[in-house]
Formats: sequence, C-alpha cells, structure tokens
Amino acid sequence: MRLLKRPKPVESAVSDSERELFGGPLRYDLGWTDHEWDFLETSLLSAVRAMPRMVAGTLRLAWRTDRPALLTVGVAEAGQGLTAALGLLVVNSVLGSLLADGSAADRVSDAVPALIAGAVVAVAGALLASWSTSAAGRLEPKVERAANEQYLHAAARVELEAIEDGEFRRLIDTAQHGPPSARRMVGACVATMNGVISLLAVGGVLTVLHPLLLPMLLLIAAPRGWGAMRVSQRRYLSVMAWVEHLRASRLIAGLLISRSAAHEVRVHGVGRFLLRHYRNMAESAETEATRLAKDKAATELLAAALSGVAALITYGAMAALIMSGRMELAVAGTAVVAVRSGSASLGALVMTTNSLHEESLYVRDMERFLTEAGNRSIPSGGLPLPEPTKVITLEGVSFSYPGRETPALAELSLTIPMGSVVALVGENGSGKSTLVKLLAGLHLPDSGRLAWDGVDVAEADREQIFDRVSLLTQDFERWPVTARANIEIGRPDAADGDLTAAARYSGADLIAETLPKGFDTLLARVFRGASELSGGQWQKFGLARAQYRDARMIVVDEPTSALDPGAEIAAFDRIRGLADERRAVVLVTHRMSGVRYADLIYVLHEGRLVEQGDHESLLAAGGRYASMFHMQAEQYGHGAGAGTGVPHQGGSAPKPT
Ligand SMILES: Nc1ncnc2c1ncn2[C@@H]1O[C@H](COP(=O)(O)OP(=O)(O)OP(=O)(O)O)[C@@H](O)[C@H]1O
Repeated sequence: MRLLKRPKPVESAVSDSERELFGGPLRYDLGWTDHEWDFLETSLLSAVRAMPRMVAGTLRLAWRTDRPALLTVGVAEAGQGLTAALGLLVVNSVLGSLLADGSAADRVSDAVPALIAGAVVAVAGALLASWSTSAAGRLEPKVERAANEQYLHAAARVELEAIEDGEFRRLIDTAQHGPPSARRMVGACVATMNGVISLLAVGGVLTVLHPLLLPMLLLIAAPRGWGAMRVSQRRYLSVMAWVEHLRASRLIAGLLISRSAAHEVRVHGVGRFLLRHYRNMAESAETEATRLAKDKAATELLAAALSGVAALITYGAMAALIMSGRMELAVAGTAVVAVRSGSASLGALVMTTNSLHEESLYVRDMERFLTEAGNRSIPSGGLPLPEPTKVITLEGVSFSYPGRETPALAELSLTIPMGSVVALVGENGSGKSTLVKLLAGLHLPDSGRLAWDGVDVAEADREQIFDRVSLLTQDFERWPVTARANIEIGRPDAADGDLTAAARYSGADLIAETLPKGFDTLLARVFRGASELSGGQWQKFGLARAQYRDARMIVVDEPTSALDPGAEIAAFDRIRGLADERRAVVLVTHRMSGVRYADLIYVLHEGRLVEQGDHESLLAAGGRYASMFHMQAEQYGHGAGAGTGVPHQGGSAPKPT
C-alpha cells in the first residue's frame, strides 16, 4: 500500500547567490534522493516492521556503553506498564463500587480501599518513571559519545583521496547528524518501550472489558500515525536535499567572522558583499522551511480530522452497546477512561515510533558512512620497511587526481638516496606537491613503483611509511595549542623527544623567549591570554616540528616563503644539515638560492621529469633549470651570467614560467 505521494524534487528556488558564488544550485545529488525515495516510500506497516532491527542496533550500542543503566531503564519501564494496567483495574473497581446499589455513603466507603490502592499504584508509577529518567539520562550521552568516537575514528582513518572527494565529503557531512540521532534514539526507544507496555496493559484491560474496544482504539490513532510518518519523511528528504545549501551558508557566515578573511572583509568591502549573499541564501532556505511548515500543517489537520471521525464512530458504538444492554455502565465508564488514556498512549507511541524511524534514517546515514569509510580507510598491516633504508626509488610512477584527465605525475623515475638533499623544481602545477604526497604515503601511485629499498609502498605497512616521514608543507597546521605542544605534536606519542634541540635548530627557541610564558604560551588568538606569531615565526615552529619528528625522510615544501633574507639563508643551511646517512631531505622551493646546494635536483614539467643533476651540471646544460635560475638572478641584478651568484634576497621569488 502506498500511503505517500512522491514529493516534487526540492529544487524550485535557486537563489542568485548560489548562481553568483557557486555557479549553480547547491542541492544534494537528486539521483541519490531518487534512490533514497524507494527506501523512504514506506508504509506505516513497513516502518513498524523495521522497528525491531533499529531498536536492536541502538540497544546493542547502549548495552556496550552502560549495561546497568540499560537494565534499569528496562525494569522501570516494564514496571510502569504494570502500574498503568493496575490503575485501570482500580478505576473499574471504583466505578463498580460507585455505580452499585445502596446509599451514597456506603458506595463511597466501599470505594475507599480501591482508591487507596490507586494512590499506591500512582506513587509507584511516579517513582519508576523518575528511576527510568535518571538511568536514561546517564545512558544517552554515553551512546552519543560512543557513536561520535566511531564516526571520528573512521573519518581520521580514510585515505586522503577520500577526503578530497566531494561525494565522500558530503557523506562525512550528513553522517555527522548520526551520533546525536543515536542519542535521541535511546530516548525514543525508552519512550516507545513505555508506549508499547502501557498500550499492552490498556489493550489487555480493554479486551477483557469488551472485545470491540481495542480495534476502536486503533482506529482513532491510525490517522495520526500516518500524519506523523509523512511529516518526518518529508522533513528528512528536505534536510538531505538542502544539506549543501546549508553548508554554503555556514561557510559564508564563517568567512564573515574568520580571522584570516578579516582584512579583506574590511578593506575590500567583502563584508557587505558576503552579508548580502548570506541573506539571499537564508531567504531561499526560509522558502523551503515555509513550504515544509505548510505541508506539515495540512497533513496534521487531515490526520486530526480523520482521527476525530474515528472517535465519533467509537463513542457512537459504545452508546449503542450500552443502550442495547450489551455493556454495563461501569464497564463503559472504565472504557471511556481506557480509550482516552489508550488513545493518548497510542498517539504517543505512534509519535515516538515515528521519531525512532526518523532518527534511524540519520543513524543509517552514519552506518553508510562507516561502511564507506571502512572501504576507503588506509589499510593496516603490510610488509615492513627495511631499517636502515638506503634509497627510495620511483620507477615509471604515474598519478592522476580523481576526475582529472591529465595526470599530475606521468612516468616519473627518480631516486632519493639517504644522506642526500634532493630538490624538486618546476613551475606552478608541475607536480611537485603531488610527488611530495606520494613520497609521504598520502597517495599511492596509479601505476609504476615507489619503493623503499625495494619494498613497494603499495604492499608496505603504511603506518611505517608515515612513521618515517616528516612533512612540512606550504599550509602546515598552526595548531591552536601551546608553543611547546606545537613542536611536540610532531611526535605526539614520543616521550623521549628533545624539544630544546628542535627549537634551537630552527630558531624557535629565540621566539619562545619573547613570548609571555615562553614555551607554555598558548598560540591561539581565539582564547584569552593567547599570543599570535608572525608568518615567519610560525615557519620556524613548523621547521622545529619537522626536525623533532626524527624521521628518515624530511620533506619540506616552500619552507622559507615567509622568512626574511637572513632567516632564509640560515634555514636552508639548517635544512641541508638535516641530511645524514640515515636520512634524506626533499626540498621543494621556488627559491633558487636554496636549491643550489642540493646534491640532486629534479626538474619537473607538466608532471614529467625533464632534467636532473646538480646545480653546476644543470646550469651547464642550459635547459629549463638554467633559464629559471638566470631569470631569478637577473631580477636581483646579477645578470645573465650569474652562475656563481646566489639570489637570496627577500620578497617573493618570481614564479618561473
Ligand atoms: N587535490 C587535487 N585535486 C585535483 N587536482 C589537483 C589537486 N592538487 C593538485 N592538483 C592538480 O595537479 C597538478 C599538479 O599540482 P601540484 O600541486 O602537485 O603542483 P606544484 O608543482 O606543487 O605547484 P605549485 O608550485 O603551484 O605549488 C595541477 O594541475 C593541479 O591542478
């Protein structure tokens, strides 16, 4: 039975801002929505059928996190169901006494024992409810934490390629609703359990009173159940379709208050521009919220009307039964109370079942993410790397980014011997940073072979590769923690690191001396009492971190871009000094002054290796490297014959073409 009409794609309003800033409507892939609709287009019955599976999943998680709390909730909820049934029997007994023959005083005094029993039952019910609430309150945050840990652990373990894949990022985004939903599912499970038990109790009493009363009760609650189900499914579809729009609005809002954008936001008037777009996008979202609200109101009105008609039929039938003498007045009185409380219980049960269903949709997204993340996670285990390693070799290595036709690296063959300083040179986009990512084990070659002393990284234990590589990229992380932790985070689990040596090595020790609390100064402006460093000072902390790591291969990508001329010369000297027989240094830079003393220089062009050798031989060859070197030398006034001159002045070096 199809209870729901397929909704129109949620695509009507495309804001101008989406067109202007993002090149078109930001909507979740509608192909996905179509596919999901098959799942969502479920009847009430199938949602109820799926319930045991959903409940079992949540209960398993709850069982793993806090067994005593879960058992307490179960016992307390079952007890409450019992008190509900006893309460109805008490009502029946009281009504029986009150409607019996005899004087008013006698009838009231006959009812007293049942009234006392009723009070005891009510107190017991209240105590059980409060016991259950406190245990469920203890359980819920634990379930959310467990689910969050699963989510974050899986996200941190996936391959870099997955992180850079837009589809997967969307999955990460939607799955973040999962942990809070898992928490709410515990509450919904408890409420559902409560509803089921109360309803069984009421249903049992009603069936005993008269067999027709239970079907009538169900008739009253069914339309409300249908309405609630339809509203929640439409809300879910809408959330999914608008998730990117919401993300983009948050991005714009974030930019308005971000520190890094603060200068342009003010000086270039970007603030006004972004605010206008923020409003524009918020208005589109409001249109969708209004549409949903109208739909919800209409659905609920229809459900209430149908439920009212069912109630009318029920009470009419009861009146007919009384008048035909087939139902006693006391039974009818109890039945009215039971139908009222029963339909309230059933209504609540439908709502909680429905929220269980709705929350489970989000938990399902998280499950889907966990499965996908599991498929795309960095494999554990593999061949051990030789220690010490003598050489890293690339043979015919090619690599393309997903969705890109031209390979970022093509048929690359080169060697990186331990103890040497290897420089990677080439124009923007020639593939240097991509090669760095491959060397660090962040990406694996699509074809060809990258090996540490003959052990192919595709078969090697990736953890061991990560352990042996120290990475200082152009956009290295400026961790919002203390100066000390900013260096020690290079080897987070090491207890034997030499912080002083690492800081002295890069010059970060002198910077720390000027900080209010030395190495214990917090380097995160967002917190009170924290200090901020200049770009060049941060780079020295980055270098110290890279050195602290004590790796076999140190890869530095533009390590001196923010350093003043003196600091730059010193930094290149220090970087050269890092190479020893156990360790290689891979240097990526556009500053030819730093490249000059490298033992081996590889020149890349459009992902291919076009020249290799040392500085002198490459200059003598008069090729691409020589022209890049001369171009920079000329800029600093050394003239075309600057084979011996070293252009190391500050300012950004011109990008070779
Ligand atoms: N994450 C990515 N996804 C898709 N393509 C990418 C990605 N990163 C880089 N590319 C593409 O791969 C090619 C090589 O880029 P790469 O960053 O390796 O060059 P580079 O030599 O380091 O450049 P630069 O000197 O500007 O830092 C470029 O065409 C670039 O557009």
